[in-house]
Amino acid sequence: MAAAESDSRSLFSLDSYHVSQELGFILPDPLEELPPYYQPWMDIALRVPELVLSHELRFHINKMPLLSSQFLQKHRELRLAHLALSNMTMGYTWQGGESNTVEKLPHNLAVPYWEVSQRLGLPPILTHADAVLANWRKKDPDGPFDMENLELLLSLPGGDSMRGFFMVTLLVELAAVPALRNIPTVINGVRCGDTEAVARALEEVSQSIEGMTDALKLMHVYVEPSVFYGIMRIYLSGWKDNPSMPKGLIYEGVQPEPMEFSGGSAAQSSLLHCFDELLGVKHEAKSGAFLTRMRNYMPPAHKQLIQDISLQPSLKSFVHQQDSERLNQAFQRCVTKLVALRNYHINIVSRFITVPAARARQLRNQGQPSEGEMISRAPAALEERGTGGSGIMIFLKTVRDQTKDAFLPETSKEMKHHS
Ligand code: HEM
Repeated sequence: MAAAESDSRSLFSLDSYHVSQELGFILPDPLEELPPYYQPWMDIALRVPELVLSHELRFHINKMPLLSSQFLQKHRELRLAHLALSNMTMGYTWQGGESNTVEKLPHNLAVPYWEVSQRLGLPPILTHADAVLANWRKKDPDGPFDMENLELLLSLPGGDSMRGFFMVTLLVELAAVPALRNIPTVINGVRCGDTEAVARALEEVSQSIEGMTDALKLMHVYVEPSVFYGIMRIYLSGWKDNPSMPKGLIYEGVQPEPMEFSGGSAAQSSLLHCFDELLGVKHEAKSGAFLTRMRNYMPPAHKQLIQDISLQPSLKSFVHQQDSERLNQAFQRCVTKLVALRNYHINIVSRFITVPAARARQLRNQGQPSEGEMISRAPAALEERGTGGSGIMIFLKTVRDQTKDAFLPETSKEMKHHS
C-alpha cells in the first residue's frame, strides 16, 4: 500500500495512510448507527454505564443473539462495530471490579468481536482508535469542533469525567493536525535539500506540538482525579500482566487458550510515534519495546505511516549538515516542545494516578476506607502500574529523557538545562 512512499523518487504524502487533511488520525464523520440487523449490539452498548451500575450488563450480554459480522462492509461500519463490541467487552470484564472478573468472554460477543478485529487489524480490546478517534459526533453539524459542540457516541462509567477524558484527548489529536500535515513537507524538503522549506515546516510542527500541550491542560477542567482513579481507570485496563486477570481472557468460540491484551491508552496514539521517528528520538530497550508493542493497537495504515517515516533519510543529519541558523533553531524548538509536552503529561499522570494512589494506600492502611472516598474503591492492582501495565513514572521519565537526547549536539547542554 505505502511502498511508493518510501521510494525516494516519488513525493512523500499522507494520502495512502488514512490520514485526513482536516482531522489527522481522527476518523472523519464516524457513523452513529449500524445496519438495523445489529440493533441488539447498539441497544446494549449505548447503555453500558447504567447496566454496569445496576450489575446487569453481563446478564444482558449473555442472552444477546449471536450475529454474523458479514453484513458489515464499509470501514466506518467496522469501526463503529469495534467500538460497540469493545465497550461491551470492557463493561463485561470489569462490571464486578477487580475481585470479580471473568475467565471468558461469551461466544456471542467474542466471535463477532474477533472477526471485526481481524478485518480492521485491531486487537479485540478497547483501543485509543475506538474510544477517542472513532467515538465522536458534532451536536450541530455545522458548528465548531470544540468541547461544547462535541459528544461521545458511546461511554463507560465515569459520567462527565469519562466524557472529558476522551474529548480532551480528541482535542489533543486535533491540535496535532498542522504538525502531521507538515511531516511530508519536511521529508520532501530533506530529500531535495530545500533548507528553507524544512525550516518553515518544522516551525509549524513545533507550534502545533505546543498546541497539543495547551489542549492537554483542559484535562484539569473536564476530568476529576478521584473519578478517574476510583471509577474510570479499571474500565480502561486490559488483561495483560494484570494480577487480577493473571491468565488473560478466553474468547469463547475463537480459541480455547486465553489471550492477553493491554488496556486502552494514548500511548496507542500514532502522533508521538510519528514525531519521535521524524526527529530521531531513540528509545531505551524496555520502554521502546512497550511503545513498539503499542503500534499493534493502532489502525494498520497509521502504523505503516510511522514505519515509513522511520525509513526516510535522517532529518537530524540533514539539519546538522546544512549549517542554517533558522533550520537549527526550528529543529531544536521541535525537540524542546516535545520534551515540554512529555513533561506536562508527567504532571497530569502524577495528579490523576500517583497522588490518588498514595491517598488510597493511606486509607487502606488506616483500615477503614471512608464511605465518601471514591478512590479507596479503586482497584489495588492498578496502583503501581499504567493502564497498559507498565511501571508508570520510571517509564514516562525514561521516555522523556530519551527525547532530550534528540537535541543537536552544540546546544544540547543548554537546552537540557532549560527544559
Ligand atoms: C488523565 C489523563 C491521562 C493519564 C492519567 C495518562 C496516563 C498515562 C499512563 C499511565 C501512561 C503509561 C503507559 C500506559 O499505561 O499505557 C501513559 C502513556 C502515554 N500517554 Fe497518557 N495519560 C493521559 C492523557 C494523555 C493524553 C491526552 C495524551 C495525548 C495524546 C497522552 C499521551 C500518552 C503517550 C504518548 C504515552 C506514551 C509515553 C510517551 O510517548 O511519552 N496521554 N499515559
